[in-house]
Amino acid sequence: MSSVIDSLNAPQKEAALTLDKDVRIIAGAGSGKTRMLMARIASLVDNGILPWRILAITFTNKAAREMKERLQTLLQDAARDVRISTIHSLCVRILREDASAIGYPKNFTILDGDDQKSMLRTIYKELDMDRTTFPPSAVLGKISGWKTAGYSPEEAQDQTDGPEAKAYELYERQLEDMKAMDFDDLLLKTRHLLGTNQEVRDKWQNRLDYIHVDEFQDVDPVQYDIIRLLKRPDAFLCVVGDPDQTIYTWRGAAVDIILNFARDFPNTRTVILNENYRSSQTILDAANALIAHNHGRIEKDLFSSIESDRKIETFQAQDESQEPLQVARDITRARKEGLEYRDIAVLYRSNYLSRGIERVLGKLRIPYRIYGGIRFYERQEIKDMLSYLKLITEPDPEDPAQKSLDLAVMRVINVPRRGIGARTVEKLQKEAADRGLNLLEVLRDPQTVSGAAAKKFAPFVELVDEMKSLRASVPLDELMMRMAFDSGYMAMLKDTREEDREENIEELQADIRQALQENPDLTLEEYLQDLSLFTDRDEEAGNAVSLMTVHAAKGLEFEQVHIVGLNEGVFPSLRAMEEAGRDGLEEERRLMYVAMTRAKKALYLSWNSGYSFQLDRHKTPSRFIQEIPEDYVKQESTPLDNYPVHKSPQGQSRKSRGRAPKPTTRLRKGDHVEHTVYGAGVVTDVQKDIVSVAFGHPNGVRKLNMHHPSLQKVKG
Ligand SMILES: Nc1ncnc2c1ncn2[C@@H]1O[C@H](COP(=O)(O)OP(=O)(O)OP(=O)(O)O)[C@@H](O)[C@H]1O
Ligand SMILES: [Mg+2]
Repeated sequence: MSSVIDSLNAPQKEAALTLDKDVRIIAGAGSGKTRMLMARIASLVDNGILPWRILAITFTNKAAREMKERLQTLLQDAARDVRISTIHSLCVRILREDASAIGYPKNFTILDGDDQKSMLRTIYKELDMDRTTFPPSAVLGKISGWKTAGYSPEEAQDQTDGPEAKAYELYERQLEDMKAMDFDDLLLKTRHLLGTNQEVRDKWQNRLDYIHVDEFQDVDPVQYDIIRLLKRPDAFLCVVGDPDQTIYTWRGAAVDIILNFARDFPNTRTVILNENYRSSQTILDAANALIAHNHGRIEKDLFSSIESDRKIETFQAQDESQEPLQVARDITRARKEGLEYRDIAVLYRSNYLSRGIERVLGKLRIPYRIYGGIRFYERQEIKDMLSYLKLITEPDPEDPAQKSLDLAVMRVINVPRRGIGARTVEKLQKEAADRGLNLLEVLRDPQTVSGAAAKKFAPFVELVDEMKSLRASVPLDELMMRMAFDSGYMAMLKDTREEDREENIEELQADIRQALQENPDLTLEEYLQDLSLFTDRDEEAGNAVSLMTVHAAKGLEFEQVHIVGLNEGVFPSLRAMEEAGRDGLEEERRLMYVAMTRAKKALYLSWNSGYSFQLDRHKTPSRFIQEIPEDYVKQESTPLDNYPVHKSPQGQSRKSRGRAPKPTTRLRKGDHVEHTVYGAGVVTDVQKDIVSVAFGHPNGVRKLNMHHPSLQKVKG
């Protein structure tokens, strides 16, 4: 056992063995904070402290699991009894035992996001609020903000002219009536319970002698209160964190909590760790140079003794489809050089960015796993849009009963809501079975449902027919988008401000566009079939490349890390910068610091050029790439021509030339054009190959590639 402590360096040892009551460890990434915590707990148990009197709070369930596993190897069975959990699950545990003291039953209900939204539905009716003016997720966000800031519904009244405060009041009353709690309540009620009931507080305080908190830089004020309420004056509190890795201020984390800790606990012993055991000196220097661009931070003097002459590799892809190819190639190469897939991670700023990587890894049969998220093609909105597309496919000879078509109909017939209930759908299914028809055919001519109900099917059937008739003339990617708009699906997402899901649908368009580039003759049926490649897979491959957002990568480490999509506006995220200005940018930079410091030996940074339809301008590299001094960086520039993915099944090389810009007349401002989908329009702006065209209502102004075959100049 003593070997765990022996393996620590001097300041780590000091932190692990100190018997001071209040200890704070401030240290940079990879300096062994988590490892020190583990050694400290192991040594406590080894010295006879009862494991269940030790608490360790981590940030995610995954981190809690890992800590448990690592302790198990140090302590065997005794590790089981150490209390390791996230703050939320700790609160659930306390409340399940003692919520009766504040008037809740032990088996109170916990509401998730969907439950909250369905509660809002009745409230909206009662208050005559409409979902467009008051998007539910925005209202829930407001309510959560008020709750956490401690505003009562009456006090919230002063903060808004709208009905949100009233909605807040009704929401709280309903929760109260149901004796239910949302995620905020788990923390707030625990704080209230411990703060007001001395008996309960004493009980929990007396159970816990040693409290540890990892990732303390991301604690918010409510969580901090709970931690303080759990600590007896003579109990031991040890917190560890890195202010440069604060990445949750948007959820209320406050960096001053770790900085001002010594004010609340005047006898605090602060330990600084400054040796990094994770990353090579080059990676560390680069990360330090980057974070130095932030203001008002405490300088740290972090060094690594891992010498390496390997530089950080940066890569500029010609377009979105090339970037994942490059990543895949570097992964394959690393594997040949002895790395395992599990040693490699691909990190990105937002969930939608996983799509390109998934497509290529799937194609090349490189096993991967997504942490803290769902695979792109399995996301709800993607499956919905693929179902819409399924509706306009030709009958499948392999599936004479058209079961897959029926499934698609059932999935989207009432998404967005068309007032078609589950009972009606059941009736239709039965009718279809009786008459030997598929659901779409029954919808056209239903015989078992009332005329009023049948009327509701008409727009749905018309949409399907119209889209079918456009198949011949409109490119597939645009057809999908048109379906997303005309079905009301996009409007539904806009109403509820589900920007992530909108981004995913736009990304699906990019996916189809890319598939068409690889094979201009691709049919819709083939496209849908090919996707099964990505959905039938080896479940839970143990040795797989890890894909995740930077947020999910907190605390983890990998031999090789790829950070992709390093484009200005993507990472740093435009939205974050717009919402929070310089603070937003600094938080983005801390995120980049977290991302870079996950890497042990090899770090790859990439971005892609071309035009961004999302951002509405030509892409530029992230400023973060430029903030890394050139000495640490090497540019990759190997041509990808002979890479297998570029080849079609017949072994021909890339066919994308078929869709390459054809030498049409260049469009100019003021030109009249005709578009296969949007109809007649006038060019209002030209930027390189991208034109803005004003179309008639409801299409509005759209950015288009002037060489696209769907766009034609009209003479005159
Ligand atoms: N004294 C040491 N001797 C050898 N290896 C060490 C030592 N301290 C830490 N390490 C190793 O360095 C790596 C980083 O440690 P750890 O994950 O504990 O750092 P951290 O400070 O918690 O990082 P982060 O800020 O990213 O959470 C781990 O692989 C760990 O085992
Ligand atoms: Mg850590």
